[in-house]
Amino acid sequence: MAATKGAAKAAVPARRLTKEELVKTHATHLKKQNNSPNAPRPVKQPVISDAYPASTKSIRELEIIPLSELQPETHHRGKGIIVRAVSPPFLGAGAVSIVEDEFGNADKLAIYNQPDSSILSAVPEGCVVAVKEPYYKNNGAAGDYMICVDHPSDVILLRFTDPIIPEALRLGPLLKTADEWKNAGDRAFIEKDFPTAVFCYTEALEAAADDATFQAAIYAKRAGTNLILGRYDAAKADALASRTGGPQDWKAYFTAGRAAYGLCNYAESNTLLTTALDLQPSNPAIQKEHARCQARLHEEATGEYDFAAMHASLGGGVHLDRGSFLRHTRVAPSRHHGRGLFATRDFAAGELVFAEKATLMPNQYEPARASAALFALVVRQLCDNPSLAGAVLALHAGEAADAVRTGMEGAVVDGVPVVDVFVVEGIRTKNCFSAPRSTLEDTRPSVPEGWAAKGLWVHASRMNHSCVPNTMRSFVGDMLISRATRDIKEGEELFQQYVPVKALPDVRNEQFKKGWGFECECALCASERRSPEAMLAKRKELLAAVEKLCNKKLPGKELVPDATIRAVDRLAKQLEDAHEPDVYEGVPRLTLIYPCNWLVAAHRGRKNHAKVVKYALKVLRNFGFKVPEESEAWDPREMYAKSGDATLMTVHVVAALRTLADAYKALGHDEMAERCIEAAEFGYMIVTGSKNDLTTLDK
Ligand SMILES: C[S@@+](CC[C@H](N)C(=O)[O-])C[C@H]1O[C@@H](n2cnc3c(N)ncnc32)[C@H](O)[C@@H]1O
Repeated sequence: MAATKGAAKAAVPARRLTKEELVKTHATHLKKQNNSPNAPRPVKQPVISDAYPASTKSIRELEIIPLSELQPETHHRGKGIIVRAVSPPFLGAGAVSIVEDEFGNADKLAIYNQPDSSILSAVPEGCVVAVKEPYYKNNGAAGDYMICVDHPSDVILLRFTDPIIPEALRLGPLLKTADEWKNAGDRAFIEKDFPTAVFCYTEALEAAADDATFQAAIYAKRAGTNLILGRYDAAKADALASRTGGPQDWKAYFTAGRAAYGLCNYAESNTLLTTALDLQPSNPAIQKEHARCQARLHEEATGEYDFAAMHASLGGGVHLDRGSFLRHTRVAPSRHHGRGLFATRDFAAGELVFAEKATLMPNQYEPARASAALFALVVRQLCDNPSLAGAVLALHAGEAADAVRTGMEGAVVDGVPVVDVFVVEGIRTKNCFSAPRSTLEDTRPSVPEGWAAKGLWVHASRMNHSCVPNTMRSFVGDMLISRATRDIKEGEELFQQYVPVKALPDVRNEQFKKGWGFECECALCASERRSPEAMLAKRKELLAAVEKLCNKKLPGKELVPDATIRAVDRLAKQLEDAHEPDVYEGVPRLTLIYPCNWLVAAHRGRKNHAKVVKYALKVLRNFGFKVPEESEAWDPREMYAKSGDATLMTVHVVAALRTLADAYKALGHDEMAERCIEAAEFGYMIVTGSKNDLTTLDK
C-alpha cells in the first residue's frame, strides 16, 4: 500500500524530466559545486511535524518497482527501488545523483543524513543502491521530481555481486581477485578515502573466503581503518576476527582495546589491553594506552579529577580524555515524569554528585550551527556504533517524535542499524544541553552571550527539572560536572534547572510547556500557584514599572540621582509587600532580584555601604537563602546547607556575597567580610564545578 502525505494523492505524473534533461541540469549544478574538501556541509535537520517512520523491512521483503511507478508526495510502503548512479553526486545538505533503473527510467535521488564515514554520503557514479519504501516528491517545477531519502537506513549500498541487482544494472565485479581488492583498499587508505578502503577490504574478504591467513590480514587492515573512522564496534569485531592464535595476536588485542576505549568502555578496554600487554610486556605503545585506561577507571571509581589541568588542557581541544563518575546516582522511576535520577548516598552541599563525559558533543560553539552539528553527530553515532544506540534511543523524545517510533530503531536490517532521523531530532531537542567551553570562563562579564556547543549527556539527561534544584551543572569542555546546591539525602530525586528560570511563574511555565511539555510542580511553582491571580497581576504591574525605571538609569560610571534611587526603592518596597508571607515563606521571590541588584549597584556607586549590605542581603533572601545575621556566629557553608529545600543557586548569589564582603570591609566588619568571601568562594565552586578564587568574576 502506498501512503500519501501532505497533498492529495497524485497519480503517476504525466511527464517527468528525461534522463538527458536531468543529466544536463545536474551537470550545471556540479560545475558550481564547491569542491573544497573542507567546505562545511550544511545539514538538513528534520522537521518533526513532517515525521514518518524509517523502513524496518529488508529490501528482500519489498516489491521492487520501476521508477516510472513512483507517485508524487507518496511514501511507497511495501515497495522498493533498485537503481544505479549515472552521475557524480552534487554535494549540499545531501548527496543528489541522477539514477536509472533496469528499464532505463531516470530520476533524481537525494540522500540526506548519511554519516561522512559512509560511501553513501557521496554516492560514487556507477554504484547500485536500493531505496526502501521511497518517498517521492515534486521539486516545485513541472515535471521535476526527486526521490528523497531522509533516514540513513532507508538506502542500502548493494555489493556488485548481490543477486538482487537486475541483470541490466550489473557491471559485474570491477575487480576479480582478493589481491586486487586488497590493493584497491590499500590505495584508498593511502588516499585517506577510508569508507572506500573499508568497502574494498570487505570485497577482499569475500573473494578470499577460503584463505584464513589472508583473511586475518585483511581483518586487521579493516580494523585499523574502522578505528580511524570512529566505527569502534566494527573495529573491535574486526580486530578480534584477525586473531590467529599466535604471538602476533597482541596487535589484535591492542586494536580491540583502543576501540573499546573509543566506546568509553574502559573495563573492557582494560581487559583487552592487559591481554595485549601479557603478549608484549615491553611494548611502550601498549603500556601507554594501558596506563591511560587505568586513569579512566580510577576517575570512574573515585570522582577524583584535576580540574585545573582540565581547564588548562582546553586549548588543545574540548573533548577531554576523562572517565565519567556516576556511581553514586541511579536512574529510577520518578513521580514527576517517566524516569529521573536519584542519589544513592547522602551528599553534602557543594559535593560532586556526578561528572559525565559527553556521550556526544561536537566542537561547534557557533550558535547558528550548534544544533545541526549535534543532530548530525547523533545520527552518525547511531549508524556507526550500534552498541551505543541503546542508551541514546532510550531517552525521552517528546510525544510527536515518540509517535513515529516502530520499536525497531537500532535493530540491524540489511546489515545496517535502523536510524530514524525524526526520533533522533526529538531526542536532541528534549535532552541536549548548551555547554560553554568552560563555565568558569563564562562567568566573566566580558564573555559574549550565547556562544555554546550543544551536547548529549545521557545520564544527566535523566534529571527532571526544578526551578529550585538540588544540583547545579557546569562544564569544562565536554565534561558535565554536577554539584549539590544543598544537602541531599540518599534516595532523593536529583533535579536541575533546564534553563535559567524566568521570574514570573506563568511566563516560565509557558516556556516549560512549549519546550518540554510539562508544568513545573517544584516548591516554588507550587507555592506561587497558591497566590491569587489578582496578586500575580499586581506583581507583574509593579515589576514592569520598576524595571522601566531601573532601565532608564543603569548604575555605571555615573552616580544615580537620589530621586531615582528613592523612586526605585519605593516601588521595590511595594513589590516586596505584594509577596504574601504565607506563600513566599522559605521560597525565592524572583521578581525582587532585579530591583534589589539595581539598588545594590546604585548604593555601591554612592559608597553607601550600609545600604549595600541591606540590599545585598535582600538579594540572598530573594534567592531563597537564609541570610547571616551579624550577631550570629555562622559557618559560611551553612548558608547552603541550612536554608531549606527551595534555594536557587546562581552566579548572582556569589556576586551578591562578594559585594556584601566589600561593604562589610568598608564598614570595618572584617570578620563578616571574611565569612562572606568564604561563602562566595564556596558558592563559586558550586557554580563553576571546581575550586576557584573570585578573580575571574572581574575580568
Ligand atoms: C530530559 S527528559 C528528563 C527525563 C525524563 N523524565 C525521562 O523519563 O527520560 C525531559 C522530559 O522530562 C519531563 N520532565 C522534566 N522535568 C519535569 C517536571 N518537573 N515535571 C514533569 N515532567 C518533567 C518532560 O516531559 C521533559 O520533556
